Amino acid sequence: MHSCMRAGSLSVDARGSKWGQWASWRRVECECLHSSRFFYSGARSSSGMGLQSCWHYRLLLKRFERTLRTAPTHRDLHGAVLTSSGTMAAVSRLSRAGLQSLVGSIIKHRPVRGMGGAAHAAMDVEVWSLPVPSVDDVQKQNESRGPQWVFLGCPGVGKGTYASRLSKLLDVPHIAMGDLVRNELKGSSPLSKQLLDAMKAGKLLPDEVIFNLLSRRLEQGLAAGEKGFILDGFPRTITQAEVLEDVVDIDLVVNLKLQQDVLISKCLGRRICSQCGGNFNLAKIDFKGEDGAPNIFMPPLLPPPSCASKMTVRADDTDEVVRARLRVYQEESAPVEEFYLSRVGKSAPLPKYGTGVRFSI
Ligand SMILES: Nc1ncnc2c1ncn2[C@@H]1O[C@H](COP(=O)(O)OP(=O)(O)O)[C@@H](O)[C@H]1O
Repeated sequence: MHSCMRAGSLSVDARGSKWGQWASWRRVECECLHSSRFFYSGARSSSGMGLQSCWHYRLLLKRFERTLRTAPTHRDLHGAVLTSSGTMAAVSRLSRAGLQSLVGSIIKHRPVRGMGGAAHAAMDVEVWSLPVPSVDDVQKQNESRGPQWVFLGCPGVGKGTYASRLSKLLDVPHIAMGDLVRNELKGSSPLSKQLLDAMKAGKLLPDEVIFNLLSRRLEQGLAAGEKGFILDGFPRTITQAEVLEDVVDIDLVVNLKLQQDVLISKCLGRRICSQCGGNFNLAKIDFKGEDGAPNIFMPPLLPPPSCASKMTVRADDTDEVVRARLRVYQEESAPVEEFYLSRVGKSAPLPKYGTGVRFSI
């Protein structure tokens, strides 16, 4: 246990990056668990555990902690687990020490302006961060580890569009979880098929699958010298948010909101070019606001002539599945908004209209 604790205080990895640093921490934790033979049995490479195994481990640990919290006989269970060597206690000390909590307050809501789109929409945007990064802050972060931002919001709200535009402006990778999933599920294995069916039905995929894909993508980015990220479509569950919080500092959370009928129209109007992968939208949104809601006008985002004959529709962009995805969002992902609000000292989400930023895009 002591050697674990000493090893756990390692703070700098050969690569010297935040991810490398984190990987060192987690490697130690994983080894502790591995040696105690509790529930981790991931393969180890000669250089130690990869991020993938570490994400996996975090997930297992979270579930385990939750079981301890909820099981009626949790004291006995805890005792039984700890009797072998007290490893679990060491792990949880290490884990606490490694926690990077995102503590902040809503300082101000800033309009995101002039990103080149054609639409004029009234959209609520909440930006949660401490401190709200100035351009100088972002530049400094870019020189070190890069900005680490998260985009939240319902299907169809435009996370992908704005995240990808911002990623170009900030020169950080835009990591869209949905794209990673779609790329991965092109195979024809029984597992791919099962996951694809779940996705087509509008369900969320298991956390293990998501963590594997994300950690693999982050590792590739690290190897390629990428700095920072804008995560779009992750986290979508409280467990994902908790695990993310355990392993990185998130600088900024942007929460985009639109009313449900607009979201449905936007999802149904979505088209993708089968050749270049470009995203377009045929929907013309022109909604008169009622009960204090703003008018919303978004002209279609039409494809260029070269793409026009190659438009495809995502299998999960049908009326029925979009409604199912919105329900899943309310059940599984809306609590993530609360999670981040609690980190910035607010107990309830901002009202639907009125206090968020209205901006023209
Ligand atoms: N973080 C995640 N957790 C679980 N499943 C996910 C996650 N991100 C994406 N998916 C799966 O991929 C599908 C497509 O994701 P995405 O393209 O982001 O869709 P949306 O337009 O609904 O935001 C989701 O419906 C879900 O099945």
